[in-house]
Amino acid sequence: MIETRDLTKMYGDFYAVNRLNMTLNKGDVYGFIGPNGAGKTTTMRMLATLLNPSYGEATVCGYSIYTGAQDIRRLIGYMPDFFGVYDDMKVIEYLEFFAAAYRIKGPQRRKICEDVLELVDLTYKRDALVTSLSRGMTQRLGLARVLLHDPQVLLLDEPASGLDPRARIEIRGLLKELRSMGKTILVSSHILPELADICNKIGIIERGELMVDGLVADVMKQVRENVVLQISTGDRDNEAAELLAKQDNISNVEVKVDHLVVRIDDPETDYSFIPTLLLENGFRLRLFREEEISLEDAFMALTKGLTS
Ligand SMILES: Nc1ncnc2c1ncn2[C@@H]1O[C@H](COP(=O)(O)OP(=O)(O)OP(=O)(O)O)[C@@H](O)[C@H]1O
Repeated sequence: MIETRDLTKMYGDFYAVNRLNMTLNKGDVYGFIGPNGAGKTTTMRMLATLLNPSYGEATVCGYSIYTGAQDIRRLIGYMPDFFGVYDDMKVIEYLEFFAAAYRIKGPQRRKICEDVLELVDLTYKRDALVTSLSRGMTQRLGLARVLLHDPQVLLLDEPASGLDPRARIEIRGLLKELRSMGKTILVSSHILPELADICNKIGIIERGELMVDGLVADVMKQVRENVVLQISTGDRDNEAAELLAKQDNISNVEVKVDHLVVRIDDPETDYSFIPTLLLENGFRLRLFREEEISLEDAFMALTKGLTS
């Protein structure tokens, strides 16, 4: 649904976006992560056909951004990081105004507006003035606006920025809902964990260059330096610790209150021998799981030194 090839934007001799290659297939939710000034907005604006690249190519829904701007605009919903709302307009009027711009006519217009309001949970504000909405509500209204024409591809530039924790959670919930509707979504943020449980793909952009790009699970593997397992054998953890500490490929065993923390330095090690070993030695297994690497740690590892 989105494909870029060496997409580049220069301002003078400064590369705002440098040879960007990314692919989003139908239904992908791609978390586009990078610090301020990394090139996220510039990329989104090029994909939305609002900014001409210096060179490179990009297609959206099969149309080139150079020759298919009209078709692309019909098929995407682009929510910029900052957008104005008109004074003296009620929420429902605001949506009807944009629905009219999308040439949605007649009784269908009102119904679609009511439907998207419901989707973003703003029905109770339908007659409020847009200027009276909180920032979180305004963001949700912005999302409602880009959903009016039922686009298949959404480009969402920092939809959760500047929101309090509750409003962020609401936006996340909304993105999950859009994902389950099968939309293809490119969503940017400068905070990786914010997008953790929503995306199946992530890209990390730094100073215009895509440093990391791929499936969330693969990216996580890339940054894994060792394996940490949590194991419990019930009331025999001390004995189990002694046995495990003797194994060659286990680097360290720590006894915690109700479980063991077992570290294996080589992340390629097949650790399935551990449950077998414990069971063969008469232990019961109450808990056996790998500690997940947090996205925050991954982000720090992947961008080490790049932002300084
Ligand atoms: N019109 C312009 N003229 C010159 N430089 C620009 C212009 N627009 C953007 N830039 C520069 O390009 C770089 C990328 O900007 P961009 O807005 O894409 O970053 P971003 O990742 O979206 O950042 P943020 O998280 O702050 O929105 C920045 O260094 C910015 O200063």
